[in-house]
Amino acid sequence: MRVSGIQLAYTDDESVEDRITRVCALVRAQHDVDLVVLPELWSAGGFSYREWGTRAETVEDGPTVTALKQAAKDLGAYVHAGSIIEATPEALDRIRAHGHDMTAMPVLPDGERGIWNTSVLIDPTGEVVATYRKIHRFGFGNGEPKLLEAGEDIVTVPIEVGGRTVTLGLATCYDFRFPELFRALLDAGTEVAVVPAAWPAPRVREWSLMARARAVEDEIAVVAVNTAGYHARTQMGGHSVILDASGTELAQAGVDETVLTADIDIDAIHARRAAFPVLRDRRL
Ligand SMILES: NC(=O)CCC(=O)C(=O)O
Repeated sequence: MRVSGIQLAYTDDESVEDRITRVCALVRAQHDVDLVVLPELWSAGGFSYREWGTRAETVEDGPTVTALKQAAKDLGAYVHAGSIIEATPEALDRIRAHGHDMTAMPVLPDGERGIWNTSVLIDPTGEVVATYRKIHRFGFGNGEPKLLEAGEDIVTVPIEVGGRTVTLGLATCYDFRFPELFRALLDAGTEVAVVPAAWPAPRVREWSLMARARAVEDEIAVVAVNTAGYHARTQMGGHSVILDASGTELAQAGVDETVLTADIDIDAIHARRAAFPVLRDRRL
């Protein structure tokens, strides 16, 4: 399975409309790939909390997913859209009622907000085939936990690549710090974990460590696509990486905007599990 990760750099100066146009051109330029992966919240801004209110959208007809559906269809490949600030129509009304400033909204109980950090997988015909609402929200009481609802569901999705079915497991950024999620994704059949991110530079060493740890401990391939650039007064860490099931780098990026591409051998994942059957020794 050939995968391209677009480690996108952006700044506060770029309009969302211009960024969507730029990203769709990058997606369309990824010829001869099976899957293209974008970073977390690349259109809304990973740390642009004050702008999230004007950039919240529905999966069904928001600008980000609508544009990427067409790009996926034009390319004829799966596109993991990274993630969006997903809001129900009712939540959008609430946001409007507060002048599009989510930070000015009363903090509703967790189960009632209707706003999530949602990743979206689009198939080669341009149809949404899976969504994953980020389970672990980053911010220690501010940012995501204050503004967004936590996802509840573990999501795996079978995709058809080269005449075979490959099972993707979906996670997002901060989720990397919770190995139990990846063990649950493994138990649900995951062969390749796809992890979009907006991970800042000061902690990028931990990002790199955990991407490799999840690949090694669960014997899964990992496609970890981070953000680059500087926005919302946050320097982003880059260092996206595509790993095989032994944690070996198939492709890796530095700190700049980069497209990294690799061929993931799905048979090699199962060969690794047979040759080094550590998972059979699980006792808990
Ligand atoms: N967007 C994120 O989830 C950031 C996570 C992060 O910076 C960390 O875990 O450290």
